Amino acid sequence: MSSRDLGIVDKGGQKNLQTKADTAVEKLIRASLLAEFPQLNVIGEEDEKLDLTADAKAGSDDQVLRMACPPACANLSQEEIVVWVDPLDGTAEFTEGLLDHVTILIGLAVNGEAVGGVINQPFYNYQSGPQANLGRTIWGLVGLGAFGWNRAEPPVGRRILITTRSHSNELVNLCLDSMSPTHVERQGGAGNKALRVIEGEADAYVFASPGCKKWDTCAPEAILRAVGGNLTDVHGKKINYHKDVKFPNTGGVIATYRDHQTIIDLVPQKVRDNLVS
Ligand SMILES: Nc1ncnc2c1ncn2[C@@H]1O[C@H](COP(=O)(O)OS(=O)(=O)O)[C@@H](OP(=O)(O)O)[C@H]1O
Ligand SMILES: [Mg+2]
Ligand SMILES: [Mg+2]
Ligand SMILES: [Mg+2]
Repeated sequence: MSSRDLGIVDKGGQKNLQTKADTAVEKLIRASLLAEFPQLNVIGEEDEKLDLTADAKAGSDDQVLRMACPPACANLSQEEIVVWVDPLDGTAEFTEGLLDHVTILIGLAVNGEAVGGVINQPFYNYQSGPQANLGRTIWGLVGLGAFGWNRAEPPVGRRILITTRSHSNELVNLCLDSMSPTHVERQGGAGNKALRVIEGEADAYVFASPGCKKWDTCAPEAILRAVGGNLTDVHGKKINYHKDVKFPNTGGVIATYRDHQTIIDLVPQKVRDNLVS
């Protein structure tokens, strides 16, 4: 960002961009994970275009390691874990300078279920001036909880829906209109939108389109589940994160902190007919 040369590449389709940041971050995450856990299945958004021979090593976090590992995550072999990496979520917004929409997502799946997640917001606080502490990390494990977030309880009766700003279409809008929102907020990034729901700025993240991928939802879903929320497709069906699944979330995405079924019940028939799980 400070070099003022993002190296934007159009991957084709609707606002489907890549920058030097996407590839650099993915290389770093992949290399540091595989240096420590060579048998891990790591699937990243930018895999196809990458020379995968980067060299990196991550440190470990004492605060994290002091916590008790939930039984479902203990005694796993590396091969049983699939790590879904979105090195930059909200790339379109990154290129437009909407830096608070940008996150880095690392999701852990076991037996096809999202169980662990990291959402890093590299530009958190950037509007507070050069002295501000830039960036934050939210992480969670189902059965343990999630850390690094703050929730402001919304007023009763409010229904703020948050959705895409760069990948909208007729079906996306029809679904939102059918839910009698008190307000529709349009922002970039699946990680960003899930965080807004967790922290109480929005009541549901609703995206009735097959455009969002497994690396967009694995980390947010795990963190939501860790705090008692939910993320499913528009039919209310769980998303499958096995290593050999197709990448798109063909059934769309709905995420809530509470009252998930209430939102699912408002999905109109035309949306159900057009989005197959
Ligand atoms: N139609 C379509 N084509 C290609 N990619 C798509 C599409 N819809 C959503 N996405 C990807 O989903 C990520 C979040 O995008 P959005 O904020 O626009 O939408 S949403 O979160 O899915 O509501 C974002 O991920 P990143 O590529 O990591 O930025 C989008 O690229
Ligand atoms: Mg992308
Ligand atoms: Mg993404
Ligand atoms: Mg991305």
